[in-house]
Amino acid sequence: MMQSLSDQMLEENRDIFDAMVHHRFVEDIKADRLPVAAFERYLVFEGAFVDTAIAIFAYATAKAETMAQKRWLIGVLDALANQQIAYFEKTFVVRGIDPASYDTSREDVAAFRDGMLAIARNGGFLDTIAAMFAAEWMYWTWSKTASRCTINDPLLKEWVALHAEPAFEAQARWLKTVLDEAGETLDAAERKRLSMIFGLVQRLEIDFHEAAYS
Ligand SMILES: Cc1ncc(CO)c(N)n1
Repeated sequence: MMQSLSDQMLEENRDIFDAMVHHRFVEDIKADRLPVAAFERYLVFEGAFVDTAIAIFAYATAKAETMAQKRWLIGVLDALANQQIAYFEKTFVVRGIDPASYDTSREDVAAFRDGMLAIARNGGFLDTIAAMFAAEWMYWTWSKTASRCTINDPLLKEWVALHAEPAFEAQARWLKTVLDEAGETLDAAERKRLSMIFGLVQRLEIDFHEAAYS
């Protein structure tokens, strides 16, 4: 039997995936030592990215092949706009963070945003699914581990918990299933191309999370 497309993607990109799920940002969270300034800088960059994610999933919704996919993706859009964005609105107020005082157009942060948006705008439906599978499988993987660690900052603890809970797992698994079902009838070159998107996204993610530190 042929290897599933998601297994192929994870296997071909294992080193870069491991580098991301063991990034110092993740290790600092697990050790409960993420510097406050790094967390707050990350929050502003991440809040901007969640807004971008709405655009990415809107492209995916427009390009989806079936009504079942459209219905699922509309649910994703609802969760982004009403849960995730709400988390940032609340958090910025509670912590007195002014997002306008941070530079979200800096190169490392912009490269992630623009790279992901370009895939969604210019690529096909599966390109976007591959990119978001890369992003979400990676977050779910490290958040599962981190959520079992002591995290004293309640807002950081909440953010990690949000990515370890069943609803986020279901979303990551949905992306995986879409890839695996499509992968069964794709040729080797197309599978390889989608796997390279997975690797590209991990590289952009590493730089994005490094940006929290400076
Ligand atoms: C930067 C980044 N990558 C991936 C995810 C997972 O959705 C996220 N929320 N933020």
